[in-house]
Amino acid sequence: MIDIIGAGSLGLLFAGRLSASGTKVRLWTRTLEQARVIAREGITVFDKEGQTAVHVSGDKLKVAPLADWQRLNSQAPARWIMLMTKQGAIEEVLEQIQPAAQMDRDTGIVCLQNGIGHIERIRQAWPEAVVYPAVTTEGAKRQGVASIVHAGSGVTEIGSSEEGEEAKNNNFNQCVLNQLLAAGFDVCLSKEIENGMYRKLLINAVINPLTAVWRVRNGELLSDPIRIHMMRRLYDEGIQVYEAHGIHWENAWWEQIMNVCRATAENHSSMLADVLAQSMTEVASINGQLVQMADRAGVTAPTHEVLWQLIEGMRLKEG
Ligand SMILES: NC(=O)C1=CN([C@@H]2O[C@H](COP(=O)(O)OP(=O)(O)OC[C@H]3O[C@@H](n4cnc5c(N)ncnc54)[C@H](OP(=O)(O)O)[C@@H]3O)[C@@H](O)[C@H]2O)C=CC1
Ligand SMILES: CC(C)(CO)C(=O)C(=O)O
Repeated sequence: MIDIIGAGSLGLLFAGRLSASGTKVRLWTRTLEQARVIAREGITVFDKEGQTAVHVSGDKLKVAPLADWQRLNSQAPARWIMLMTKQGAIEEVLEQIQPAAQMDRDTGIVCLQNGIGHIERIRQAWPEAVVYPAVTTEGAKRQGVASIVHAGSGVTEIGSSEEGEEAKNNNFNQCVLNQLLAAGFDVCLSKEIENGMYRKLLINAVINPLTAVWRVRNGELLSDPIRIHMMRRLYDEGIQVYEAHGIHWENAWWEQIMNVCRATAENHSSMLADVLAQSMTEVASINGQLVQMADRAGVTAPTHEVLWQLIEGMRLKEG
């Protein structure tokens, strides 16, 4: 069984496809209302043309609000957890599940958040669990309480555990990796997940805040030399921070960022979507983390800092 915490865009995508391919899934929502709707209606995954790609009925999976974790987890302890909330919810999730975590060396937690900082926080809270950082280029967008649009298929890289932990890796492959592959996800294990996370961090740190400030789709960033100039400025500051920390980077990353804009040209970035919904964004875990890394290394990242503050200020509702 795989426990998925967070029934948003990614959580519904993974829960829906894993359940449809026969994996037992226990899905944890924030609210009782959402759990009830999913139990009644099941999960529907639409493709980008609006056709139903996957539908699982509610009786095929277990679904409960995370507030019930203590009670239900004591009856059937979670063994493999996929954490699919945003960065901003992690503290709350840790509080809700920690008292009954019953974490031992066998519990694995796969974390798919954009940004950085969360892995250290979770390891600190659950030193006994094995935390698997992951990076995904899947594109999922919430449509309703129990449905999402799978806007683009991507690749999911999951950090493998330490060398010499063969038994643990075999177990992970059998219980998680193979189930994800059977559900049709393009997943691989990576020994360089940190590098993958820093690459993704830079992609998000360049694209997301600019789309959020200018209120443009990802592709529109490439339509004006001034926009490209600002992207390059954010990129160069980010690279300077990575160099100061001795983090490996590649020249090809700039072209990759442009390619992400082309490949997701019609999409609203997640940060723009959050700003439009007046929700909390992940800017603190993306640009904010880069600024803090710059501070620690004695360099500056002024454009990231300004955008971080501008976007933090946007979520305050007016009036
Ligand atoms: N969507 C995508 O395509 C991609 C997303 N990511 C990353 O994945 C992470 C999740 O993104 P995404 O799925 O889009 O985000 P969503 O906001 O769509 O989903 C997050 C879900 O977490 C739920 N949640 C919040 N707090 C709790 C809690 N205490 N207990 C249980 N559930 C909770 C929310 O519930 P509620 O709605 O009730 O508030 C929501 O359903 C982010 O870090 C994002 O950057 C990475 C790559 C692609
Ligand atoms: C890659 C990108 C920018 C795609 O929209 C993304 O991950 C996001 O919106 O958070």
